[in-house]
Amino acid sequence: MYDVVVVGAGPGGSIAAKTCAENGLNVLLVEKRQEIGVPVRCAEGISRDALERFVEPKKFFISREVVGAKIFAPDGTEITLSEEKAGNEVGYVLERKVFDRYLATLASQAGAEVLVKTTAYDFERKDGIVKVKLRRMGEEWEVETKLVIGADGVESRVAKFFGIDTTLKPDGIESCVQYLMTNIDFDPDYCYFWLGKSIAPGGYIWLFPKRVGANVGIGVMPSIAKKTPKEYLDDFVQKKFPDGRIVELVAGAVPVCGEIKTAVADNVMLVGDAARHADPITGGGIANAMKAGYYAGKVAAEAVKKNDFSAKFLKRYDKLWKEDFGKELAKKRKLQQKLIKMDDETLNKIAHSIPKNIKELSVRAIVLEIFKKHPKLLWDVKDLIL
Ligand SMILES: Cc1cc2nc3c(=O)[nH]c(=O)nc-3n(C[C@H](O)[C@H](O)[C@H](O)COP(=O)(O)OP(=O)(O)OC[C@H]3O[C@@H](n4cnc5c(N)ncnc54)[C@H](O)[C@@H]3O)c2cc1C
Repeated sequence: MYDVVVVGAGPGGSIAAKTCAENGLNVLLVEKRQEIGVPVRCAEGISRDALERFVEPKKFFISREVVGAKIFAPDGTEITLSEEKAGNEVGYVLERKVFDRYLATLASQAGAEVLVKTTAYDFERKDGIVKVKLRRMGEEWEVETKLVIGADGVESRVAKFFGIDTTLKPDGIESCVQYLMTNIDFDPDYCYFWLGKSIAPGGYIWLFPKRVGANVGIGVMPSIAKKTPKEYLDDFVQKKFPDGRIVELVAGAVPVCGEIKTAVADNVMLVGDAARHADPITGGGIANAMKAGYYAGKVAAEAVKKNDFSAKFLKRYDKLWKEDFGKELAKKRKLQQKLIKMDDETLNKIAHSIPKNIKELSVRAIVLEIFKKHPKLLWDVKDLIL
């Protein structure tokens, strides 16, 4: 019998398993892919602080360090945020194939048992014990535990099985496509973002520099998009990078629905994308997945000590993630709902209103300037940003 079974070895699951093991628990981490971190479904950007809170940065999993961000309004107006001025808005572009695997090895070194190419395909809960049914290369067997940590990503099976409501409505999801591109011209010290309802409705186009080439991708909200994300991205790439070459393609989805009511049920906690922890505005989810994994691991250790795996006890995990970043998710969801209604003309107007000589070029300072010039635009969300 395992104290904890963690389903999914993304950043959330590996940090959860590592934290459980460091706290003396007998933990199994199962991952359905044969290679952890492959295929990559991510643009791989993370802020410096978010990464360094959990892992010491190592050259082998960092593809690029960036010093700022360039944001483009629909008419091409550019706003550059330098690291000096933008503080923690920028940081690293990871090599997630290596990073995710490294996190799993940290979990394993801490004492977690790691099984790859192993799918948790069903669960049976009876008398406070969960039987987790596993499948690997045609072989099926089951293991027992009192606690499951569902870190199984946006399509979480664990959430569904244990009846935790994580339903995503069409406006609660970003549908993404990304190319790894070479033969394109850009400043490798910067991440790029292109905004506009006509190029990426409900989302944006990004370029994140890699050691060789760059991740060029798009996220759109299917509820308002008129084409597929790939069609939008192809239109953009043909115009912007006509000589570019595509050497990799990934497609995936990010939950952007904001804070869910609860991420626990009897005998289970959800972390990361499974618990809809990604940022509703940026779609970034690595940082919150790691934070949630850490909190879930800590609460798992307390639950084992008290031999209490009830939802009532596990609510202390809800408290931890909600206090850390849950409120922020709720605020950003409201702001996102406002932003997706803005037409390109309004976005241009906003970009023009940012003075060139603004003293501090942080996101907050920019928003304040916009608010001063166009209070009506942001009036109903002023409490969220001021
Ligand atoms: C195109 C795209 C670009 C993105 N760009 C960024 C970015 O730049 N920065 C950022 O912070 N975030 C980004 N994200 C979001 C980020 O990738 C996720 O938020 C993050 O990976 C969530 O981590 P996680 O551990 O919760 O889940 P995941 O990383 O999704 O890991 C879940 C794991 O569970 C495994 N699994 C699923 N079901 C089972 C099962 N039944 N049994 C066993 N294993 C299972 C999966 O194989 C997977 O390895 C992007 C997402 C997309 C789609």
